[in-house]
Amino acid sequence: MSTTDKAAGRGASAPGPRQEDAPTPTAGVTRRRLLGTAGAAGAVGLVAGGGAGAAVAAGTRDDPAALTTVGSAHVPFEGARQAGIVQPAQACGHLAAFDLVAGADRRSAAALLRRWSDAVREMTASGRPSTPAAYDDQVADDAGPSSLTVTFGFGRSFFGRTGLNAELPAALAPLPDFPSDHLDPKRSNGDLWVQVGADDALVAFHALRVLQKAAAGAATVRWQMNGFNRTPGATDRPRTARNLMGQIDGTNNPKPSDADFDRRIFVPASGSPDWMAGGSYAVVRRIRMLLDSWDHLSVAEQERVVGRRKSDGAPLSGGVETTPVQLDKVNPDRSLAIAGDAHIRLAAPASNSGAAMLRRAFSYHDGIGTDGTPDAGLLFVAWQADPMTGFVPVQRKLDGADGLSRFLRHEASGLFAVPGGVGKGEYVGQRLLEG
Ligand SMILES: C=CC1=C(C)c2cc3[nH]c(cc4nc(cc5[nH]c(cc1n2)c(C)c5CCC(=O)O)C(CCC(=O)O)=C4C)c(C)c3C=C
Ligand SMILES: [Fe+2]
Repeated sequence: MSTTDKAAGRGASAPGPRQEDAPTPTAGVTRRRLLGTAGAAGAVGLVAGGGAGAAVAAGTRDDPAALTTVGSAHVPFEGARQAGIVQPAQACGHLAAFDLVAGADRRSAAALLRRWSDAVREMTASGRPSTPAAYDDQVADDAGPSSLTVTFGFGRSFFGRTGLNAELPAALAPLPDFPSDHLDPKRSNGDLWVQVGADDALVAFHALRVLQKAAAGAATVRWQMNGFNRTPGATDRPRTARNLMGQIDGTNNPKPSDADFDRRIFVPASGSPDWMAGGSYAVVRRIRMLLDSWDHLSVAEQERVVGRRKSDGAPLSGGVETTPVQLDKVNPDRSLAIAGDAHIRLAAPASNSGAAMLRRAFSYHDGIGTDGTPDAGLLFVAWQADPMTGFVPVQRKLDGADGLSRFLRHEASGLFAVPGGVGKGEYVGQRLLEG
């Protein structure tokens, strides 16, 4: 587990970074940032009675002060895979879809992806993260990269708009209509998709704002959703996060150490189309939780619906959070320990011919809805090598039959092809746009 994971209090079962992807504290920061950070560091030092803090508070704004572990944590933008897939979900997330403007073509789309990639390269840089000059609004001044990741994807509509239909992946076929869906088309799909994550809210806002400004004249925001997770350091030890129903969520995710992890989550080098090698497909669903109804259940009833204990996430078949689930276990009265309609029974790979996905979600809370109940839930993001062997069969099984589905409403949906990562000087999607 990386330094960042420990500081963030993330559970061993959360999507863990592989060594090469792990966030690392940056060695140095720009002078501008050091100057700005000194005040905050000084305040912390004073509270702790630390000498360094006192020195800073005494006043010379030139004193070098280290960023906090959270601020200095850095996830490289360049790599075989895009960042923001295997790393633990950050405290703040923004999901946004953009539509190309009328008249946009392959060339202007390529130029946009070039601008976006260059901007993210700067904003995530180790040691000297800085706002690209053309978009400087100083919102992220004083902060380190704070584990910022920005992940880019292409929606099905992008290919027709740019004359690239020959490159449209078969895996980007529209998701089926699930009978219980309540989808808002205006908040679904889109030509381009951006996922921003950071452990600081200003850093996350700033990154999205820069991307929006860089899109001027080429693309406009179609929809935006804002989410959050636990703040780094909020828990006593690394723990799997809880969702807004109070459940420990993410325990049985595929792990990068699993032998079949890469095969399940990423398109292989031999995959088709070839520009998707090393990429993945993101299914995005805005799933509202019907929290007032959920809260009417007793804890025992809530646990039966999910199949795990609420207090510690242990499966009802016994053991602790990480104990493998025994779906065939029966109680002394011959009833199933994990109910026939329990969420983890119906979602498990064993119930879906091995179908699996990497769930990396953010919670959202958009105030009180017109019905007087919280407009809150999960920005569910599922990653897989092919949605037809990941999300689709599992959601077909869950829809309506899952005990939990009585307390959920899928309100928006998107499917995006997320190409592999970039090398030095490259931009995301270059193989598609220049291939
Ligand atoms: C189509 C896939 C899934 C949707 C949609 C989904 C929504 C959803 N899930 C929870 C809460 C929990 N899910 C848990 C496990 C779990 N969920 C899915 C898939 C979907 N969930 C899978 C594949 C699994 C793992 C099953 C297994 O192999 O055991 C859990 C248990 C803890 C865990 O393993 O993560 C919880 C809790 C909510 C609240 C939700 C929609 C808002
Ligand atoms: Fe689930």
